[in-house]
Parts: sequence; structure tokens; C-alpha cells
Amino acid sequence: MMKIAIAGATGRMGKILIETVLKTPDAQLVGALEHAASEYLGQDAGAFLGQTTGIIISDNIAQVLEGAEYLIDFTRPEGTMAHLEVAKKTGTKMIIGTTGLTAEQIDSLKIASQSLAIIFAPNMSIGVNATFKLLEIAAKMLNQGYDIEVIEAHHRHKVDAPSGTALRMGEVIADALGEKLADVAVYAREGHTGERRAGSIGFATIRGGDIVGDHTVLFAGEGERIEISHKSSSRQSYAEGALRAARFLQTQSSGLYDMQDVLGLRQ
Ligand SMILES: NC(=O)C1=CN([C@@H]2O[C@H](COP(=O)(O)OP(=O)(O)OC[C@H]3O[C@@H](n4cnc5c(N)ncnc54)[C@H](OP(=O)(O)O)[C@@H]3O)[C@@H](O)[C@H]2O)C=CC1
Ligand SMILES: O=C(O)C1=N[C@H](C(=O)O)C[C@H](O)C1
Repeated sequence: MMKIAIAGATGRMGKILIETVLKTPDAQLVGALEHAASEYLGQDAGAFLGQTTGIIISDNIAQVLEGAEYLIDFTRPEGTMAHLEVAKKTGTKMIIGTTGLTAEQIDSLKIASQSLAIIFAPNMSIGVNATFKLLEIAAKMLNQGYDIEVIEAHHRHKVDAPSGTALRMGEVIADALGEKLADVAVYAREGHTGERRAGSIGFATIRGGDIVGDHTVLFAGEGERIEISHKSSSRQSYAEGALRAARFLQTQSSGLYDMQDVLGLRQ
């Protein structure tokens, strides 16, 4: 039985993760974290479902992680970093879905993973991770004469852009083309931009309503276009992926992994 705590317990992902853990036979909910200013501290973690779980939403990271083998964290970068500091001491394995981390924060994950097992993935759905592989193949086949643009759309509450998934798509494509994303990425266009730079990878961001998460990569050539799209209509696939990631960590004592490792897609 996996003893799991959920960080960001009252967020969009936190709630579906709690619901999923409560329904999963090999998982037990042992803790629920929120930040110190949350209005939900002290409430039962299952209150939003009309259930009493006996797990009280807390901001005491050390106390919660003492009793948890796994922390599933879909919060904000500063929250994830605070949880990591404590997890290093308690040995609580982390499944991190939070996006928008800086390069320095990702370095902190790498250092911590020398002694702690961590999954860090911008998208935990199987479909998106399969899409990464499709993009790798497409980029290698369409490496001449096709302009590549990544278009993503999310709900109005999302705070980071481009999405972590869009950035990973850009990295996968750049890698397949033998480039570094930082050298070829164009994140914004406005005013007199001049013609499109050959070999660049453009990003476009849409925010609105309750869009769960749409990603399209456009390969635009002369006289034809190819589009590879993934569209999420529910957050359930992210939650199921996070549980699958926890199962993968059962046999890992250290290391930094992502969903390609979990799904056996890494070559
Ligand atoms: N990897 C993946 O598969 C996916 C990743 N994500 C990512 O997960 C993250 C959360 O997304 P979502 O659930 O939609 O966002 P929400 O804003 O709905 O949830 C975030 C939760 O974290 C809490 N929180 C905010 N700041 C802190 C902090 N400093 N410390 C601890 N907790 C904090 C929020 O509390 P409050 O509401 O009070 O601010 C809230 O409960 C985002 O980075 C998103 O991009 C999302 C879906 C899938
Ligand atoms: O904030 C979200 O909602 C999502 N964030 C992740 C990202 O930034 O890629 C994953 C998914 O697209 C939903």
C-alpha cells in the first residue's frame, strides 16, 4: 500500500488527486498540504466530495511528510521547493507536476535526486507522452522546408506560459533536429517582426475559459501543413499518470525521472 500525501490539496489537480487516491486500492491518503494562508487549513481533505477521510488539511510540511512515503505535488514552484527541502530529510519520494520552475529550481531537483527518488514531468498523461514520441519522429522526417510552431491553449487561471508541456514539445523537437531550444525558440511576436527566421520554433499561447489543456504542433511547408494535436477534456489522465509514477518509484531509491521513464518510452 502506497502512503501518499497530496500538496496543493484544494487546487484543481489536488482535488482530483485526492479523489483518485481514495478510489485506488493500492494507495492510501495519509496527508494533505496547503500553504500557510489557505482558507482550507483544518478542514477534512475529503470535504469537497462530501466525505470524511480523517485527513486534515495542514500547512505543517514536516509533520505531513513524516508519515508519507510519497508526496504528489501540483502546486507552484515556490511551494514545490519548500516541500523538496523537507522531503530530502524525511526521504519522502516526490512526484512533481508543477510547471514554471526556473533553471536553478530544476538544478535543485537534480541535486536532491542524488539521494531522493523524484519524478518531474510537465504532463503526466499517457497521451501527451506518446505525442512527444510522435513529434520526435515527425521532426526527424520533416527537418527541411517545414516551419514549426507550437500552439497551446489553457484555462483562464493558468499562471505560467508557455505551458510546461509546450516547452517540452519544443525541447523534444529541437533535440530531434540537433538544436538547443534556447537557440531557436521564439516566444512572442509583435509589431514589425521581419520575416520568420528559418529553423526557429515559434510558440503561441491562448488563455480562456475552462480549457483543460490543448497542444498542437504545426509543421507548415509549401502547399501543405501537418498538425499533431493532443487535447485534454479532463484532468483524470494527469492524476492516473501521477499514481502510475508513484508505483514506478516503489522500486527506486534515488534519481530524477520523468514519464518517459515511467512508461518505458525512453530509448
Ligand atoms: N504535470 C501535469 O500533468 C500537470 C501539471 N499541472 C501543473 O500543476 C500546477 C497546479 O495546477 P492547478 O492544480 O491547475 O493549479 P491550482 O491553482 O488549482 O492549484 C494549486 C494549489 O497549490 C496551492 N499553492 C499555491 N501556492 C502555494 C505554495 N507556495 N505552496 C504550497 N501550495 C501552494 C494553491 O492554493 P491557493 O488556491 O490558495 O493559491 C492550490 O491549492 C501548475 O503548475 C500546473 O501547470 C497541471 C495539470 C497537469
Ligand atoms: O496548468 C494546467 O492546467 C496544465 N499544466 C501543465 C502544463 O503547463 O503543461 C499540463 C497541462 O497542460 C495542464
